[in-house]
Amino acid sequence: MIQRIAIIGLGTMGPGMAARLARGGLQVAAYDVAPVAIERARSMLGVADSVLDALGIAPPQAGVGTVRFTDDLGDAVSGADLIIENVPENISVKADVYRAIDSLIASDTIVASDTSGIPITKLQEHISHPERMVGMHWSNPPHIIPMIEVIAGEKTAPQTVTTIRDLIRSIGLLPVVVKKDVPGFVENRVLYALLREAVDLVERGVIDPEDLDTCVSWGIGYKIAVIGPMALLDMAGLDIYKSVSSFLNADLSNRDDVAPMVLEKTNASKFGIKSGEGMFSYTPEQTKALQGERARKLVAVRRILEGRG
Ligand SMILES: NC(=O)c1ccc[n+]([C@@H]2O[C@H](COP(=O)([O-])OP(=O)(O)OC[C@H]3O[C@@H](n4cnc5c(N)ncnc54)[C@H](O)[C@@H]3O)[C@@H](O)[C@H]2O)c1
Ligand SMILES: Cc1ncc(CO)c(C(=O)O)c1O
Repeated sequence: MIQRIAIIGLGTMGPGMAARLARGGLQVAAYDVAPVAIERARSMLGVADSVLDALGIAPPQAGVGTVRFTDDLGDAVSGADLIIENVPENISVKADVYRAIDSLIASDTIVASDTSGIPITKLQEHISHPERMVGMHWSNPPHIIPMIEVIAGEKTAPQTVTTIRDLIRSIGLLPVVVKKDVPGFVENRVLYALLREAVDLVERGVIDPEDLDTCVSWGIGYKIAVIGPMALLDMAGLDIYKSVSSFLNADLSNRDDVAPMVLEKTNASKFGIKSGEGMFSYTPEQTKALQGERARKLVAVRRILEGRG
């Protein structure tokens, strides 16, 4: 049974994951190579906890778990039943972490990666017990979004998948087991299909960025939270989908490289909220207000969707 979890990497995703797992009654050790990331994560726990309160997520009867921060990798993974690797999306950075923990952990300790889309089969090449490695792909913000993809690589033992799926369920989250280890898994394949078309439409001047967001959020997004794509096909009618897709599919963006607009911005260090400018501009005050407003709205929508409005 999983009780002790180590999170390696406390950037965008780590702090919310730590807070959510502790709320599920688990004992979390949180580690990062960067002291500044540890301090930032520590300061974010309270905010995440108040969002979990607003969501009405109660700890189990045995009580709430704990989050302890450490700057020592050996200390973080010592005695852990599960390690969640959450470092940047780069195979060699992730492989360094697997090599570093290999001799520090028991052969049956599960090592999960929060990779956004690197096939688990590739990551398994860098660990001595590949049968205990699994993909555990959270969605951002991880303390609010309940769905987590679980992905087996070619060498993952079925029991490893079952253990992680059951753990996710046991703390009230929603596991989705992906049946094939395809790049991007399912969530990001769907999201990146949408983002490729959205960027292309803005880049070609078909629509302004603000209007693109209004169109997608109020036209598609709002609806799809209630009626998933497969159900939507039935609602629209497969005959309609057949007619429209017969001419539209051929006209959709099929670019297989990164769009020039994205390269231009990233080359100028315009990464979005984290750098103050991306598709839009953000002052620190606006960022703080936006994050609060988004958390409030996501909490409200989730409560309604769960029938707890
Ligand atoms: N950002 C998202 O929306 C999102 C969503 C789901 C999954 N993911 C995936 O989660 C992983 C982490 O993403 P993120 O956005 O939190 O990244 P991030 O860049 O915000 O944070 C990564 C953290 O890892 C730390 N780090 C780097 N090397 C390390 C090492 N050797 N040991 C310990 N810590 C180390 C960095 O100091 C940093 O704090 C990636 O694989 C990413 O693709 C990201
Ligand atoms: C753009 C983008 N890319 C990856 C992920 C998750 O892997 C997300 C997300 O969770 O929101 C994302 O927005």
